[in-house]
Amino acid sequence: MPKAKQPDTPRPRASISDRRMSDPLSRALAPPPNETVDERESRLRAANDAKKVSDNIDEMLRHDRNHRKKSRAEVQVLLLGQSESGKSTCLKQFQLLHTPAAFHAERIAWRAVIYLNLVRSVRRILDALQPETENVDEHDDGDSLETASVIISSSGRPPSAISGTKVPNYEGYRRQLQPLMQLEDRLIRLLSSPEEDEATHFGPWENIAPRPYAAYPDQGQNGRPTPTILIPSTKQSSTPSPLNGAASSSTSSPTSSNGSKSKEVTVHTSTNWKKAFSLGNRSKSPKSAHSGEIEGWWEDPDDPVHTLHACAPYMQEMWRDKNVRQRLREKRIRLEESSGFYLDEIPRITAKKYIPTDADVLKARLKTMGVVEHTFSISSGSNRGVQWKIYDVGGARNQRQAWAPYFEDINAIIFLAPISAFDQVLAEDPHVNRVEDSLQLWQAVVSNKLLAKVNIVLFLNKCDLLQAKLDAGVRLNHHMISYGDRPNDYDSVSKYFRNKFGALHHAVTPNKERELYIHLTAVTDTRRTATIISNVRDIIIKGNLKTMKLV
Ligand SMILES: Nc1nc2c(ncn2[C@@H]2O[C@H](COP(=O)(O)OP(=O)(O)OP(=O)(O)O)[C@@H](O)[C@H]2O)c(=O)[nH]1
Ligand SMILES: [Mg+2]
Repeated sequence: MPKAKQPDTPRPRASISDRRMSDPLSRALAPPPNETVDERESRLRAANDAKKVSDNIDEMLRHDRNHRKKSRAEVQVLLLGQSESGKSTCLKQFQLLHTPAAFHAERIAWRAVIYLNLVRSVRRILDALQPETENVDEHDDGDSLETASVIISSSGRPPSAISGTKVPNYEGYRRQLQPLMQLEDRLIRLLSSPEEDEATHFGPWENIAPRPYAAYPDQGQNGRPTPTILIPSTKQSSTPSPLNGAASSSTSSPTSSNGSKSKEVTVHTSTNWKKAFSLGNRSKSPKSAHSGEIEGWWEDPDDPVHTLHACAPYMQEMWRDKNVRQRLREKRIRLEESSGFYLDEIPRITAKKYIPTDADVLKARLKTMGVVEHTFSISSGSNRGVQWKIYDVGGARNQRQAWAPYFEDINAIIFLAPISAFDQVLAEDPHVNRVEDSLQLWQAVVSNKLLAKVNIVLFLNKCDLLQAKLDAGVRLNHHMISYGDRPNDYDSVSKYFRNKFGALHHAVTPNKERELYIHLTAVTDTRRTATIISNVRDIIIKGNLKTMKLV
């Protein structure tokens, strides 16, 4: 059948046609003048196919460009681990290393937290000194100060409080240190802004109505919801999955008999507590305070330092009192090992012109709620100015449901497991050993398929406390039967934990190729941690590039 002739296309106006025909490219691309319908169809099909190929190439180039951009310009790291594992402290070390000026500028604001940590240690002692009839249950409040000092027996249960040493000066201490109890309330109010009512709780959890995560309207960065608290409404202790936040507090009322509040202080990440601890118009930078060029906060009669300064001799006397120490020993309270311990430095901390040192800030304890994002520009080797986003999450059980939304985009996880906690229990559930919880959490993270390609670095943390504990004769095999009769020294114990966490990763990882990097750390130690952070930085960047198949 003869091919039908292509009808002539309407002729453009002479001037345009003339212009087209004078353009050699247009002339070359123009359909042949005698093109049939079939020829036209085949030409258009070919053009269409060519366009698809071209679009695919464009898409691939775009994808590649994005990957390059992402791998070169942004690294996202998630800090994970149970509460008090050292995540926020690790973040502080990153800040100290990469944005030291900003870190130092904030030192003054940390006074509030340090003062509060100190006052809480004092209250903890006063509670422990109360005559037995008035005494509160040892596990009343789920406060870190308590859990850090509890020794669990081989049955996994804490021994009951032992009554014993009388402290004759008890009433005197209580009277003289009463102003500190009022100061505690004030510091808590200063740290939590008034509108943060739902985010900062110091009273009994069960008195606060639960609010589902989804009910919070605010959106955080990257469109992720700003995670906040999910308060359990029941007192029953459930056995939750290590990654879900449904665990309930099994504690009874956290209000101790002297009326003070004993829940650990938490400040929601959206609270600008650093600003909230305003020093009024007299706020001064640390530098000017040191040089004495301008008047300081100590001239403000309302500054908390005056109460602390006035109470300092009584605090000192109580802390040095042999009967007090004996009483704490009997109750198996080891404040020295607990978070935010400053009792050995009362004169320095309560001095009127006290400015927290780097070490003080690293030691300060403030529980994280929600997710804190920090951005750094980090240069490493040939990689200049890579943007690092580090997410610090709350590690308590009721915070863990906030982790998952961050799994999708991250490049690396630094997981912190405090191995000194082998003889401690969770604040959220006094029936769960803290290392046991860390292992469960670790297993949940390293077996997660969403995280199969994510680089993982494990910090076996609080090695300084582990060493001190083992040196003091605390035996690992009393708490972890599987340790058997191996030597109870630091090298053997740390090797045991290294192998245990490593083997678990090997057994459950969905990615057998993944290399695991394990470090024995004490993240409060700046010098050691700086070296480790540099190594980790290089490992993450290298691993990240490998994942992107760029090296
Ligand atoms: N001695 C010692 N103390 C540490 C170490 N790491 C952290 N700490 C202290 O332990 C306490 C808890 O550390 P954080 O960094 O607040 O713990 P976290 O993991 O952020 O806890 P959440 O915010 O509750 O999830 C702080 O007072 C730290 O100073 C360590 O390696 N050695
Ligand atoms: Mg934290």
